[in-house]
Amino acid sequence: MQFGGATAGTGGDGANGGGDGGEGGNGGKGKALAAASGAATAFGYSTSDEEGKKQAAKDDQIMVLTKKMIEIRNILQRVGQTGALTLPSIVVIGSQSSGKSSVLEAIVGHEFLPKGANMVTRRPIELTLVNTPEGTQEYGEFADLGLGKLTDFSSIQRTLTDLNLAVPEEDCVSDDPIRLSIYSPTVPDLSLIDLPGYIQIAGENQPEELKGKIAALCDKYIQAPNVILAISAADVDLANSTALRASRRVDPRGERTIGVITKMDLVEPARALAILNDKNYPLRLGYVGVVCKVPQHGGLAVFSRNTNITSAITKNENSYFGAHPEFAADGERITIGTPNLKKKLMTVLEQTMAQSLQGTSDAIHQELEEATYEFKVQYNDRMLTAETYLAESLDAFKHSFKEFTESFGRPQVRELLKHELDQKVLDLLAQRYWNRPINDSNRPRPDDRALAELPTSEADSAFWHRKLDASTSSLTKLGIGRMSTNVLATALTQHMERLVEGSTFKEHPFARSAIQEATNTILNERFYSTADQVENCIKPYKFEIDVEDREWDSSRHNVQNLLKEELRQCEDSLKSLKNTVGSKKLGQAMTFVEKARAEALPIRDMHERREATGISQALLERGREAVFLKDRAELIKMRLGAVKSKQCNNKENKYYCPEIFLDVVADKLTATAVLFLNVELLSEFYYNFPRELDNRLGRHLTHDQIEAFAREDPKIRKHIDLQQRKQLLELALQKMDSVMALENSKISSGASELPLRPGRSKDSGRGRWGGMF
Ligand SMILES: Nc1nc2c(ncn2[C@@H]2O[C@H](COP(=O)(O)OP(=O)(O)OP(=O)(O)O)[C@@H](O)[C@H]2O)c(=O)[nH]1
Repeated sequence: MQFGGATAGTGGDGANGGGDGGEGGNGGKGKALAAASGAATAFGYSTSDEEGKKQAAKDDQIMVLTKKMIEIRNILQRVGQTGALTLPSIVVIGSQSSGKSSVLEAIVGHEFLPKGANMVTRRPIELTLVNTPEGTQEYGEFADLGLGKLTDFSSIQRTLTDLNLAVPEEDCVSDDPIRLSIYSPTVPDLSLIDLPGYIQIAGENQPEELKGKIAALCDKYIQAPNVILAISAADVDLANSTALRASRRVDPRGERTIGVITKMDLVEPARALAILNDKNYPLRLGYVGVVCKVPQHGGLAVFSRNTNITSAITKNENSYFGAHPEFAADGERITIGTPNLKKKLMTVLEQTMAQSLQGTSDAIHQELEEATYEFKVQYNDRMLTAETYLAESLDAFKHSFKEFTESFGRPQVRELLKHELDQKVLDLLAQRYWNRPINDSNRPRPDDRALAELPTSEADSAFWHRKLDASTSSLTKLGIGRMSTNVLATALTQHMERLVEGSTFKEHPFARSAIQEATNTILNERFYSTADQVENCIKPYKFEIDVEDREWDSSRHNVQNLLKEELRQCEDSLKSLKNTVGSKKLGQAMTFVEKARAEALPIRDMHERREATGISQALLERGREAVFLKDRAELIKMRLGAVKSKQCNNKENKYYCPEIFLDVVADKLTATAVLFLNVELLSEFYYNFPRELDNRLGRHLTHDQIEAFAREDPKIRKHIDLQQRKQLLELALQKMDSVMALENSKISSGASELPLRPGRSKDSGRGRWGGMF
């Protein structure tokens, strides 16, 4: 019987797995101690204390290749795996309840796998065990979840359960792997893949095709160069083992399969021995018998999740095998016990890794060549980091902001605000002087006549005085403070949006919102005080407005342009109405409306007449609109004439020329408002914006935030990805070269039996696994 692993060439029959890798054979020691049932050192090493355990794990570290290869594999995983870059793993397959989880947990020393009747393993679990010889803590890390170090194994178990159960019931399995690494001073360096257990028939709530889906998923993983750990329970006939059947299909010569027989304690020792000596499917790497049950106490586990269960399992196993002399009697021919299984796994993985060294190195070389070529062609070898990209983008944006501040100052704000007030003046004129609502075409308005009579009215007419005074009051009490602040704030917001659109930040939602927030923060902070200041400063105009000749002349000129523009718009609208409806039809409708209005026809009669003349309701509406525009155009022409007339040459005649007077008021309001808007809002914004921007997009960002920012732009993401891919491949190759140099030196010094390529072994006649087991 072999309790510890045998060194290379210690025999084994090569057919029934009698050989075992690892430490020197200590069968005799085992035999002697097996008699003393439950002896602590019976199966290879002391299990009495923590130190002993760690020492044993350190001893296991005679092989560094796997560790280094796991490091390389982690680098390659960051590159984004392609088939060629995948390094070998040990794949665990077996029927449901065959004991897969128990074996894995015995290797790890903790209960951490999902448990439950409801098919809880639904995704492959890629488990990397990392030996940390000097480490004091045991912990797990999920590569893709960013949960950090999980020292509580029940929380690892919960996370695994949640991730598995997140696969929808109707799919039941998914081939998207969960990547988990466990770091501990007591685990060997291994990379294992746990898969959903094979089922015979789908359960009540499970899809019919589930059996086939699980088999297909397992088939994907059990391909070469992976090592297969085929788990079968001793209490089930080996001929019915789904794991061994699957294994045989892909590995007919039994070269890369380890048979694990669990639940050895559930059958008679003689039967258990017969299973281990099975000749039906001979495995070069052999069969290992284990008892992986965690000791229970009164039906309850006596260990908390965070207690390392390695010693408990080993003790339990030792006491079982020790109590049955049949196992000892079988001598060198069988391998039993979890510690031996661990060693075998390490040795086999190490060997497989060594076999794949050259192939992996060639694959990395090829990938690197491609990445280097692409980097040269696409980016001319220009290095780009997320940090430099952000810094450059920020500088460029600040530069364009500076240019904007130079082009948008007081004169521009003045123009903006005056335009807004011009519209208010036109609205007031329309409301109070030009009044003829579009939907009231029946009755002529008294005001229509009055406006035509304005130039000839009495100079002290109370009617016209009241009209202008009320209009002026409406204008000054419009809420100029809020209105003007709003106009400027809106303009600034729009300009900032335009700047973003013209910058690299255009492709970055994170930066866009940072700029928007910076803008809003300053504008919101200043809004109310600016509005109040402006309102206070225009207050005097609410009571008295003195007009100078110069102001009157300028406004007289300005108003003519304003009225001409208004007239143009009226005429354009009328023209486009004619084009859409047709001149003739529109003319008919207009004549109808004008006639009805002249006759002051009641609405009911008008509808009757409309129907009789065949004019539709829609056409009538168009007719009304056209009559309104025609009237408005005539009115404006009349007022243009008045403004140009001698009467409006003089500011003393302001009641005859409301358009000019209101423009003077609008001008004064604009000038005063701009003065304060400039001090209170514009200058403040220009001063604070770059600082607010730095707060949001500058030094305070973490590396991850900057990386996430840069990756928002697909072009930049591609550039950074390719560059990182190239760098990671270079790093992997560098590590690979040092591993290969180490292996070659071992070979040349005779310290290693591991050939770099099949056939390069010292004794190639021993075959692929020659001398190892
Ligand atoms: N007596 C005994 N029971 C064992 C042994 N190994 C596992 N068991 C028990 O067998 C049952 C199934 O074991 P698991 O390790 O959960 O089996 P599994 O293959 O992972 O099961 P699924 O996850 O359902 O596919 C559990 O109740 C274990 O306690 C053993 O060596 N001896």
